[in-house]
Amino acid sequence: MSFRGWKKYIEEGDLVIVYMTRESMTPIFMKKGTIFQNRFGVYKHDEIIGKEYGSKFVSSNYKGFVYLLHPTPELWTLVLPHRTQILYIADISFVTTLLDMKPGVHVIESGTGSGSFSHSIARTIAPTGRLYSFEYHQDRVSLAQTEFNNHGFGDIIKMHHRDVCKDGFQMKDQVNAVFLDLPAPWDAVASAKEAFKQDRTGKICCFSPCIEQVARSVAALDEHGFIDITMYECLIREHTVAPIQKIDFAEAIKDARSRKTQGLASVDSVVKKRKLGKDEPFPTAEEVEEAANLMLVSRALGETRGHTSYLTFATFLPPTATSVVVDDNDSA
Ligand SMILES: C[S@@+](CC[C@H](N)C(=O)[O-])C[C@H]1O[C@@H](n2cnc3c(N)ncnc32)[C@H](O)[C@@H]1O
Repeated sequence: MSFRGWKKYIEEGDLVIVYMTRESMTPIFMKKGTIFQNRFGVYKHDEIIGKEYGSKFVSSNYKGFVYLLHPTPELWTLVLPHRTQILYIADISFVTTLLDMKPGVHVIESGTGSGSFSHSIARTIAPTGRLYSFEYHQDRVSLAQTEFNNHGFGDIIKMHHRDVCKDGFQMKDQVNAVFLDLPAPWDAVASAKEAFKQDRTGKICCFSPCIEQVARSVAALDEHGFIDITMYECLIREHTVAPIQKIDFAEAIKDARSRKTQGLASVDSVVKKRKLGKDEPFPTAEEVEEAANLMLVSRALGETRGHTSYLTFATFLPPTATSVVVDDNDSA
């Protein structure tokens, strides 16, 4: 089963993301003779095998249904077994963009944790890029390695079992980008600097929940000659769709004034007094909408919650670039 491509039909051994609601999804490997059960009914793997990915599947007692989704890194982030805190898609997509990830890019990440970030990055840099993933917890290394192999990323992600703050990455002149999700990222900055390809610019990001950690990372990045050091916080702002009444205020005021000077009742009281005639049909939803002059607008919720971490980005400049002297008199 690969997260990298798409297949149409579910086969034995495949991973299916079983979708019940937006808040309730579960990853299941298809195995003949097995069932999946929730409070609405029983779903037999034997009957799921052969169905199309994306299809709706009804339980044996016809009381419930689920959707059978193809795995993607985005869905995996929502259903994966948590062995650590993980990165979610808002931060992952922001980091992917600002670290200039694309096919062919070579990246370091540490730590691997639960592999949430790794899945998205591996898909983005495939087929020729490489993700060198460093983790010092032995069990997390083994579990991540198994998952990466099972999910079709075995050739893209190279796992390393190492304490990078003590022993460094031990890589020279190899990568375009570095992502550090560690308690003490500043201890890995010097080694990260050596790992960058030395003939071009590179990008680094440190992901830290506390502002004190940000301050230490900024100091380390500055000390090692990184430039463009910038910190962001990535928050999701939810919007709802709501109907509002269209009002042309200028027209409404003009109309109200003219009604007053003519000694007429206000528009409001005229509208309130209006009743349906005896045989007049009840207005349709469209007519009500039209009469009420409604339009749908997007409204942001008042509060924006969801702090996970601060993202500190910086640029690595190749040594040759830092030694270039710019002559102010040179107009070119
Ligand atoms: C928050 S988790 C990373 C989560 C990961 N980014 C994800 O999205 O699933 C941090 C990981 O860093 C590992 N770690 C902490 N210090 C380390 C070090 N010095 N060297 C290598 N790994 C380290 C921890 O064992 C932990 O698994």
